[in-house]
Amino acid sequence: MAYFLNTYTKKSQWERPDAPADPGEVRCSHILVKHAGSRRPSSWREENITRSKEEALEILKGYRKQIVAEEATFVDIASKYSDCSSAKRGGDLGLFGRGQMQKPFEEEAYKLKIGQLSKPVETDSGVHIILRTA
Ligand SMILES: O=C(O)CN(Cc1ccccc1)C(=O)c1nc(-c2ccccc2)[nH]c1C(=O)O
Repeated sequence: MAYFLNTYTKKSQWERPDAPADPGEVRCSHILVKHAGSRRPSSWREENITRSKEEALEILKGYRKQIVAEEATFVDIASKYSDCSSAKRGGDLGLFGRGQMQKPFEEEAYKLKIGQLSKPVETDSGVHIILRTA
């Protein structure tokens, strides 16, 4: 019968230790749709972004539906339509810890389980859906 030794406290226990409450870092990909109210309403795909925030939200919800229905892949949509420079990497942002991203983005990212797709999240940059990958 295996037991678990906490190498820091030298305490052993029979129960499996709880999953870490808050991972140090998470890895996410995202799809960003900017709008006229974005802090920088410009991107690699559109020099001057004039859509409204409501329109951006509808567009993003459409992408989310396609991904959930497996009519398109996250990477495909991100590569073609994300207004973030990470579009070139299929939306991948790499690993990040707390304190690195805009707060609403971080909060949502840290709530996600690995493989889970967020609901739309608003930041100063625009509106996003986030996929946690690690
Ligand atoms: O908000 C601004 O004033 C300008 N930014 C910030 C930015 C600009 C270039 C590269 C990275 C971040 C963006 O609008 C932006 N934010 C993001 C972003 C926001 C949250 C999480 C990850 C990326 N990407 C971009 C981008 O153009 O590519």
